[in-house]
Amino acid sequence: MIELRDLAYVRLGASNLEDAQSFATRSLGLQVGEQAKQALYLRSDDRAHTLCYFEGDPRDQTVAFEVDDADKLDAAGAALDALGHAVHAGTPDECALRKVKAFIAFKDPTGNQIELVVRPERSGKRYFATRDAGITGFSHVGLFTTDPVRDELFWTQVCNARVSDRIGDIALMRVNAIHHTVALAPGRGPGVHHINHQVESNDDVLRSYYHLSGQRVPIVFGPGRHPTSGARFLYFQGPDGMVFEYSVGVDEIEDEETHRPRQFGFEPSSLCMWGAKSARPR
Ligand SMILES: O=C(O)c1cccc(O)c1O
Ligand SMILES: [Fe+2]
Repeated sequence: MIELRDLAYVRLGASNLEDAQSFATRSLGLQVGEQAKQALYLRSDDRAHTLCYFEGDPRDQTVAFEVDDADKLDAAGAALDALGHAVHAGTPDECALRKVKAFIAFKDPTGNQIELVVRPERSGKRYFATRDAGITGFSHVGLFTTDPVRDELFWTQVCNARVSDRIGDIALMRVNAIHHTVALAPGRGPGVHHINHQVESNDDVLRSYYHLSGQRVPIVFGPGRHPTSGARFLYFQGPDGMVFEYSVGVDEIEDEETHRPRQFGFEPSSLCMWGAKSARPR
């Protein structure tokens, strides 16, 4: 069993790094941790980075999870290899680019690029962004799946994810007490469906709604409230069409042993209990 402890970072190819920087700092509210030649490292919490934009194909998207230590990383590599996944061990240069001690890269059954990392770098400086979005941290990602049943088995049997709730065939899965860290959304191919940051309060969600609207950032869903996690949310579109979400008040699963996933119907009221409708093209 591969024990995922937390998300580490997302790496996104950017068709225009300047646009990505402008969005991340002026709209999303991240802090530039480091500006390299062809890459931009962005902070949302006490880590050195949780999002990296690099000059490249926007379809080149990777999600990374932290595992405990080098032994667990080796065991994960062996387990994935035995299941027929091509596993690449990060070279020293690639580790330096990711600010981690070691990592492996592989694809999930849909073809999503996943990395497992050990010892992601932290910073002694606290996260402080020039745009005050109220971000308290990087919290979850949605991944597309071309086969929800198969992929749920991969994340829950090969890895340690547990399903907290389902909306139609969308599985919301946790790797710790937080309601979900990975969501699997049915789609036509691999890719990141959305990237979530938690914010401090309801006020932050609504302030961002007006702030982003004023900047002509496309709002794709919300403000609203998810009946599943209980979180108040706002989804909006960033560079190259990537969807970002702010949310506040996501539930924690209190009893790991007794929690049973709830099944919600695939209908608008399962995604927003206030009646917001998604404007996201399907
Ligand atoms: O928070 C949730 O419950 C949730 C539900 C559906 C889709 C999402 O992105 C969510 O974050
Ligand atoms: Fe979400």
